[in-house]
Amino acid sequence: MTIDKDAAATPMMAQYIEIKAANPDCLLFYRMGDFYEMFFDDAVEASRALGIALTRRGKHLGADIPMAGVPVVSSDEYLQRLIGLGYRVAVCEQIEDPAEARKRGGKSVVRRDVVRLVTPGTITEEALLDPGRPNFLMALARLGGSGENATYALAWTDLSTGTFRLAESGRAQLEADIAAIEPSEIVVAEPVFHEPALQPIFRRYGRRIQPEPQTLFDGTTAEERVCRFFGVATLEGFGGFSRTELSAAAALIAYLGKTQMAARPGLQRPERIVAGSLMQIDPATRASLELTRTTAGKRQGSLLSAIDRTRTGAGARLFAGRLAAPLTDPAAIRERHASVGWFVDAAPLRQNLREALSGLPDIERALSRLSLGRGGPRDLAAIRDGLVAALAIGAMFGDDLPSELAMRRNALAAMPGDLLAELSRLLADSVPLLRRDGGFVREGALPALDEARTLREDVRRVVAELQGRYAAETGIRNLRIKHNNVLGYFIEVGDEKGRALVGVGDFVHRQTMASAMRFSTSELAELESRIAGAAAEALRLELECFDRLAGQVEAAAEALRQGAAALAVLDVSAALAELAVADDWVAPVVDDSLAFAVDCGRHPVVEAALKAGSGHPFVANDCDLSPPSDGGPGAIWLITGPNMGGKSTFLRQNALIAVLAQVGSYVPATKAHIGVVDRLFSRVGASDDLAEGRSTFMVEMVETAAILNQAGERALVILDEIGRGTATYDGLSIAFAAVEHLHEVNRCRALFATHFHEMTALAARLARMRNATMRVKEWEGDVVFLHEVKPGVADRSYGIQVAKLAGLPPSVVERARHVLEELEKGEQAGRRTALVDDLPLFSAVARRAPASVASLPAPMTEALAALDPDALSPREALDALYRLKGLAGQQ
Ligand SMILES: Nc1ncnc2c1ncn2[C@@H]1O[C@H](COP(=O)(O)OP(=O)(O)OP(=O)(O)O)[C@@H](O)[C@H]1O
Repeated sequence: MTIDKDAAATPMMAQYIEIKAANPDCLLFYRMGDFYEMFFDDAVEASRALGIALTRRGKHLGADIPMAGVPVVSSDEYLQRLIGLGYRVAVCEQIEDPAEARKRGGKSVVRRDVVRLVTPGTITEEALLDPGRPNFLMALARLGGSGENATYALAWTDLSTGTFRLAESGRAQLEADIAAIEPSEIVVAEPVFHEPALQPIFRRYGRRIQPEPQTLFDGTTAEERVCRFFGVATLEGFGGFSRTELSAAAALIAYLGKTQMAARPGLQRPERIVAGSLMQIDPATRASLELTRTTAGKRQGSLLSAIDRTRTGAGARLFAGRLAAPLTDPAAIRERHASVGWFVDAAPLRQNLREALSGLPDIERALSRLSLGRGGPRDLAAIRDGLVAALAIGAMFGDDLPSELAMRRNALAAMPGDLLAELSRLLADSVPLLRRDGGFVREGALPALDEARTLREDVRRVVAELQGRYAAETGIRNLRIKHNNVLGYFIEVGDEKGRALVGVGDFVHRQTMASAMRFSTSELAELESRIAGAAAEALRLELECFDRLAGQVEAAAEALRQGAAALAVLDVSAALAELAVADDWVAPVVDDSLAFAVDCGRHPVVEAALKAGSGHPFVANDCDLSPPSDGGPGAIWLITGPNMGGKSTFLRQNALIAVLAQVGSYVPATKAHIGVVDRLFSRVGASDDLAEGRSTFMVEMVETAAILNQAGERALVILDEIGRGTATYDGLSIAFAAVEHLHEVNRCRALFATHFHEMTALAARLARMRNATMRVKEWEGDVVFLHEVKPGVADRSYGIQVAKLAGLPPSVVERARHVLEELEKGEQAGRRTALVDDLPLFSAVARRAPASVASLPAPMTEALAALDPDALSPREALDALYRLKGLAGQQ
């Protein structure tokens, strides 16, 4: 429905239309009493997205105005759903008391304005956030036009931790760099947003890509804007940043200003991520390895969900972030291993720590809400309880610690004890959710507050006493003093007696109900105003106390953040140690070599699934892609074997072991030596990407091209059944050429699984290529998978046996066997295609059909012969079927 700004509208609608025009890309939550209302197209869209009723209110340009609303009290839930669907919401509040508006005249509307834009990357509410996931807002900047000279940079922040990071990127690795951060929202300049070449990247994020005016990214003013935000004269103290990085940082800050309005988020100093310090994993590889989500987009079943043993939200967020971004610096990786190792050895302390961590409040998120002015008493209580636990945890550790843990222990020791003392002194043990409810300051903490509270209670007692006195004075036994929000305090008596009270003494009639009458007296009114005065005074004192405490928390924010970060690191390290001990994982050796040697490696997710399901043990397998002892590049393994033999599992488990080792975790193996992998590629028989208009084969080839063009000596490449999406010989030729290229040009470590047995001949020509196969046993015509990898070549594919296991109709299995035999005979005779063409497609079945009828028992053959299907009614056919079944049963 079109909205005409100039068309005559009620003053309220005119106000709505004006505010909506200023926020065209958001759904506008327009506050009206206890509801947020939406109008026009917003209402239609929201009612569809949320399943809420669509109603009408008034008319605009002669047509009804659609309206839909959500109650303010439950608005978080609706916001969460809308944000989850990628919407942005502008929250428009009444910013003056309705009484003020009335003073301006009968027709005046209450002033309203947008107080906040709620977007996927800027939410801080507990109800809207996933406790175990970081929520990153990212700005992507590009300077130097769209051509070859373009430079790219990323700036990203998690408002709940204040982490603020910058990194340079480039056109080639942009997609992988963004995917490593898994942002919830990406801000880009309008021209970049419309750049055709970047559409494949942006499409992945849908509505989560937010175009903003180019001025936000202006490179010439960027440094000054960043300096102004941090209140510094120069950024030199923070380290050197490129112009593109500053453009991204300035855009991010400007966007925060735009969405958070007056509130100023507490960002940490920008930290620069040096290019090459993280393992590059492009989105297709992430998806195929199911690192944080399965290919179906679910968390359940991903590596993360299988191995996350953290006990706190902050720990889970840190772990998810680490898993998405493995390191490449062996020293930094070893530091993390040392922390895990220390916890492996310190079992009792580990258990105590994990117990203390359970139930620890989310300090980081409470802190972010408080610094944005959105905090409540529960956030203060979270800081208090978090501090108690953090100081106790800090005291568990002695001096004998590896460097990472020692640093974190010191951060815990430096947490502000004086703030804790103040919070404990002033905050009640259990506190309400909202500030405005009061009742969160501890009794006895503030004399003035105690006085106001006592006064309030005293007066309430006087009111209660008054009831007895009035009852005695009037002789009405069921006289009651009650309270409601409309009348305040009032005297209520039954209808009969009430009439007698009208005009008596001080009693003023207020209301007549169906069976009661209500009165007030000046004495009661006076007491009421004293109660209200005392309550208002008490609340004022409480709110003052809240602001003071929030101010103290803000002043100690840096120490609190460091302490909270320390708790997250302890949680992650102890969780990985717990996993290593429980599942028998081992510390890998990670260095600068090109080694890749895994003894008895396992796939953590498949192993867990087997344990939970069939109970079959997982068969561990070795993998050695290390260069020969005299140096040179790493090796390629070509793996052949039957379908379902375990090839994909083997390929993936080795990629996961590399990821885990470089994340700083122990690995599921008995021994592992990994020379740092700088890029990981994994392609597993591609699926259609119909949204992009590309077929299975096209996707597969685009992805293979990316690998062959990009993988260097330090890369690890996993290719599973490349070339299967096209005609056999085309596919085989492509697979052949790809392996040769990997061996000769990329010279990287690689695992290549294929069904093309012809390829195994390559081992004779390619010095660093080895053949490996999955062992199977044949037993009474069926196949038994041993899931064991051994050197050598598979003799057959066993596809037909697998098809049989899968429940293909016996006639199809039979027919397939026959075709295979013919094909193999033809192959030996060198006439493959001719034979395929010659194959009598239906003759095999036709030949067999009479044979099987002939083998039927005689009475059945006779009964069958007597049937004339064309002459049978459905009922007769059914009877005939039962008869035949009966005959079969007699045999
Ligand atoms: N090492 C192992 N130990 C025990 N079971 C395994 C092992 N590897 C694989 N499996 C089981 O075999 C199943 C098939 O494995 P996988 O998908 O890796 O086979 P594949 O050879 O890649 O098959 P296809 O060629 O059909 O893709 C797995 O789902 C798992 O249940």
